[in-house]
Amino acid sequence: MGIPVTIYSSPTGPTGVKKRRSSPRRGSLKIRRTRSRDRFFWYNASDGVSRIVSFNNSNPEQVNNYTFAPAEFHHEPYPTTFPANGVWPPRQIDDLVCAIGSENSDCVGDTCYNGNICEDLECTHTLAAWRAATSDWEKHFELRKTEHRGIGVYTRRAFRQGTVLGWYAGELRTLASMDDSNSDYLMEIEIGDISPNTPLEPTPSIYIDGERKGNWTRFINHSCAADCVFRIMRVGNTRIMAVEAIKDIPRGKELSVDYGEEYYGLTTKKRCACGVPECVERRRIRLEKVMERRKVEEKAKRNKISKRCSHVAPPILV
Ligand SMILES: C[S@@+](CC[C@H](N)C(=O)[O-])C[C@H]1O[C@@H](n2cnc3c(N)ncnc32)[C@H](O)[C@@H]1O
Repeated sequence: MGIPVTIYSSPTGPTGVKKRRSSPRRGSLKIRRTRSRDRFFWYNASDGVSRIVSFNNSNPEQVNNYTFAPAEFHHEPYPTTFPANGVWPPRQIDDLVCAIGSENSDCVGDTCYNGNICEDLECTHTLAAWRAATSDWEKHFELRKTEHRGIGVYTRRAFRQGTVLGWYAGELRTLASMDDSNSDYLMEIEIGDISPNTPLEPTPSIYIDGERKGNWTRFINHSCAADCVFRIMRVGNTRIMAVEAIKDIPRGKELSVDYGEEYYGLTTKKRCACGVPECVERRRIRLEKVMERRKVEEKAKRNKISKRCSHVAPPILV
């Protein structure tokens, strides 16, 4: 490993389990319309729900891993958030996504589906063990066809708030290396030191591309009342984008994250179909009604003024 991990001391609870940080660094998902819908094998269950039962081998590949092509990074500048002795261009995964700056990268250990995090900043948890621990995701979640939002992820059991549910896997890429930087499933992740005291803006980042290779988390849809967040954490020395429950989630519920105002906002062209009472689309409708009313009022005011003007005596021409 070329990049040393910066160790920070942090408070430990009485049980030896660290408290979650209050201001998680969230992942920003840049997602476009899905093209993967027809590449799966569906069946209509007796309860009327369309479920995916298995995947074929065509794209996108179901890969619960990080992959990367070192050549894609050869022309990239040395990241400003990397320590002086970092390895660049990267030769292995941790040269690229080494967890530096533990403030926002708590270790999830090598188990999943619980609310614990590892308190040992020099722990030996490995991505290989984490991948094994998250490979049984189908026991916990299932993919279903939704009415208006393509494929969605549904729980097969209940989860407590604070539980790490999985991670966003895929190909680690630079923006410049992508033919289509507007690919459907790009997750931005900062690289190097992400300590809060790092003054550099914007922080260098790469993308986890789930378009061709990725895991189930790329099917998590947006909701304006989301019950999960994407959050930077670590497994040993490796930085991951974890999916964390921010509410208690019952069995049979669709998982959702908030894609952000830039994706589904008042000024975006895309329309959200999450349907919750606090949905941005309801706000949009309210706003449009207000604007319409204002327009009508202004028109009425203008008409009144012009009528008044027409009653004024014409100027006397000399
Ligand atoms: C990362 S994909 C999520 C998985 C996707 N449903 C699929 O079938 O692959 C993001 C896409 O899902 C759809 N989607 C997700 N949340 C939505 C929402 N709240 N309203 C409408 N479409 C949504 C949109 O087409 C969006 O571009």
